[in-house]
Amino acid sequence: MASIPIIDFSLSVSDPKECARQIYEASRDIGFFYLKNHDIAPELIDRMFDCSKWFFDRPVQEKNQYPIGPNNSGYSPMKSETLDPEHQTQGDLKEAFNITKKSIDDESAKCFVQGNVKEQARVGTFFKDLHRLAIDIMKCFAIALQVPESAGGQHFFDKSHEWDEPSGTTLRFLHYPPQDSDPKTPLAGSHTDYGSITLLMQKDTAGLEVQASRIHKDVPWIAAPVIPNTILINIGDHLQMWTNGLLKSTMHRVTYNPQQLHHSRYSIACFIHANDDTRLRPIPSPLIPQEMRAEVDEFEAGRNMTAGEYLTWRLERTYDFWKSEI
Ligand SMILES: O=C(O)CCC(=O)C(=O)O
Ligand SMILES: [Fe+2]
Repeated sequence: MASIPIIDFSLSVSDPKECARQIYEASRDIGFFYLKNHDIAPELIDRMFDCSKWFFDRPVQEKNQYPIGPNNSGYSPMKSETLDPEHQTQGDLKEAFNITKKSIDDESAKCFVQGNVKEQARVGTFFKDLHRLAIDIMKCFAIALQVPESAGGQHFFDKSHEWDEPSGTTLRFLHYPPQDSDPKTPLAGSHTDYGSITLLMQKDTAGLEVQASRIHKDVPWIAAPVIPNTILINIGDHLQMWTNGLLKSTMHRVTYNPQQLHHSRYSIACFIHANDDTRLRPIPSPLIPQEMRAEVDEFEAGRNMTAGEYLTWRLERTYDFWKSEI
């Protein structure tokens, strides 16, 4: 059965081609991989989980001071997002706080750290560190996909993922509160991520599950356990569209392990998106099939959109506030 590989990211310095090969294979086969020996300081990650717990422990009126809206920053309460609207009977059993590149210095981000500006700066550093790591990972894709030098070579993705350009890139803190009994719905419904790649940090409580095949719908879901000192990376819809389905934007969801029903689960996701004006059409690479693959059909709508339009299109389908505005 497919499993999620662990890739040693120190290879990106010592043997970039080998690193690119391993990342490419994992992204083609399962769409998920763990990175060890990345350069994000473990103390910083721990600190961010502390911030997350402090925030989610606050009374709901306080958390709701900056509710999420069309700019995709701020607080989304329990059940306000439904990641799998076709199958879910209730919204996701999670609460979240989003920080975007634009909101990082705002009052909303300050509210997340209860007014502590030093902590707010630390959150900003963390976000930028993750973005830098993401650019290094994207370089591996450009190497593996043999993007011609004339199109930018290994730096092909740099210009479409600039920190200073408007994009949907978002840092998201998630909290799945304990349940009294086994909920009949997943805590986060099945979905694919909307951007280029996602960097996910989990702590203590497992629950993430991954569908190992997009083609064979009956394959079992496999667990993506918490592996200390790793960051879990997954491919998002942009990369699937850019590669005409060669790389996989894999379905995933969050369920509770009954043994951990009474524990809170915390995770932190950094969703990396291309600049808003980036097209989602196949990129220059000799490896990308010209024929559209069946499993990419469902993303057909995105092919005529920019990255920014695609994000809006996906968010409109999952958030209550958007539905009530229509
Ligand atoms: O909390 C997790 O582990 C995963 C969350 C997730 O998949 C998402 O927010 O897109
Ligand atoms: Fe996700």
